[in-house]
Amino acid sequence: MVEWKNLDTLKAYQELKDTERVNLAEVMSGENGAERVKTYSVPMAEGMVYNYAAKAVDGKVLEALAKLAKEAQLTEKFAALYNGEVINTGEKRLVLHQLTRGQLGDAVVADGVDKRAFYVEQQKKVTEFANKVHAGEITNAAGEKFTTVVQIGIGGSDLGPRAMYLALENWAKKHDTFKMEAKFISNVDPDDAAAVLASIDVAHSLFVLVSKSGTTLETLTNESFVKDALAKAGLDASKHMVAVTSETSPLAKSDAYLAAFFMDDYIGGRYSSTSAVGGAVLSLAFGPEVFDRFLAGAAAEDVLAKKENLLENPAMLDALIGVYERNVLGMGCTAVLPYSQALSRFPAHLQQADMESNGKSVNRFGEPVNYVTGPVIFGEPGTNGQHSFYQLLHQGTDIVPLQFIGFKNNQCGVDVDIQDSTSQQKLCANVVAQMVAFACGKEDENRNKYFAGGRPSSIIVGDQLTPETLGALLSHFENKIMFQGFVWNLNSFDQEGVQLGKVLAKRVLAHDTDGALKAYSELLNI
Ligand SMILES: O=P(O)(O)OC[C@H]1O[C@H](O)[C@H](O)[C@@H](O)[C@@H]1O
Repeated sequence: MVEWKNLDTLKAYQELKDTERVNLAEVMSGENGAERVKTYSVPMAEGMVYNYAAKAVDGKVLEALAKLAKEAQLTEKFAALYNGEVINTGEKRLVLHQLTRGQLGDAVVADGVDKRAFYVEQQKKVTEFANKVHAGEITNAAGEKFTTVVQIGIGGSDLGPRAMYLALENWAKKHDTFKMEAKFISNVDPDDAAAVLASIDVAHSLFVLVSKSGTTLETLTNESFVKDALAKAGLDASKHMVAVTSETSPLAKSDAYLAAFFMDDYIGGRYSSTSAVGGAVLSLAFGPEVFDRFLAGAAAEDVLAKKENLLENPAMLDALIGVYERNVLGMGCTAVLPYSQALSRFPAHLQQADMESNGKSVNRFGEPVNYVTGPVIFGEPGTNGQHSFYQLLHQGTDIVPLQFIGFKNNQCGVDVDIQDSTSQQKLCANVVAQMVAFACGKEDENRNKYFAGGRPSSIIVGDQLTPETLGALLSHFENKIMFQGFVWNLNSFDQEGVQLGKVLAKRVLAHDTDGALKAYSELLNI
């Protein structure tokens, strides 16, 4: 039996707070630093590693973190989750996104259905549909092939799939598996849909309407926007649109779509990239085999998250170091910095995944907690970020823990040698330089040029960003967020904090306003 306890009631948390702080600049200098880089490393799936040499931890801190992981029963709680307990207490739901890519424990039967079999069946339906589209068996009314896929969705029905698409676009082109260009419409700003529609040939476009609830205002508005454009072009919208939703949503039984693929209430939107939500657009864009390889990478990483030994479980270790930084060292933000242009939207996806999951002030029983929880997440790909906000990261008054991601090889296989190094080497040299600069700093008599160092970072390193490594990367962060939620005793799987704004927006549109709501409405001419 697992016991759900607040962090500040755990003995190991007290011990962690009493553990001597590590002087990062000192331990990372000289041969000691070299030794840490070689040893403070955990294998991930698909040949990747999680390296935490530049984190402010040592043997004693790691020991305290291992005790905390044990006392917080992280392994047992993960098992409870994948074996189908009601982990989402707020909404009284199971949490099953890992089942979209593998069976980690017992069969989970809910609503009379084996859930793993259900997700596999949905992906099989997506596969058959995508194969028919690629083969020209499902076409537009004129019998011509669809060339473009446009996803309409927002939040979890946009960010993950979009980030994954961008991550694999160049890889698929290089490996001759690029089938259809994908575009995304998410914002209710009419300029978003208008710009996408202006950039495509609607007659050869297939629209994937994605909404788990089937009630999201932005998505339904954009659906109408697109249907309007199709009608104006003399096209039958029902021959150009598929839906991805939950079986209980208002969209599920509509005949307004060519096909419908299902996820369910046990998969949170922000955890839905490996369900039909990501499956439809990614299978259409790159072929179902590529999506299968992405799932295989995620499944392999999920298996590592079951490991009890903290030092062999990269997601759990990353999570606990994050808790140490947040709750003991008092750091409030985390930057995600992929040195990979293909991961340009990955930080945006993690913003939702992390901040919507762990941005909570009450525990899983609805009681206020007396400690800080989820950090603010932001990020941009390197080296671009270096030329914008790294100034604050190096010399600002706040210390921001950094999560670097880097690959030894690029995806396109095109490079040049300029001034004795390739662009890929320059990219990798920069991430190496940054990590050491952040950790070790630099003495200077001129305080303006002085770097204190002691700014912690970790790095995930892979050979190349492929479908498998991308899947593993996604799983790593999903599981990290889950473990942190367990430590903080939160329900990481609901998002009540987004409701109030929606309710007030409806009132504004209905002109049912007073006070500041009315005054702001006038300011914006609504
Ligand atoms: O997929 P949908 O039901 O349309 O939801 C789309 C998004 O909107 C909501 O407001 C939630 O904050 C997100 O978690 C969700 O991913």
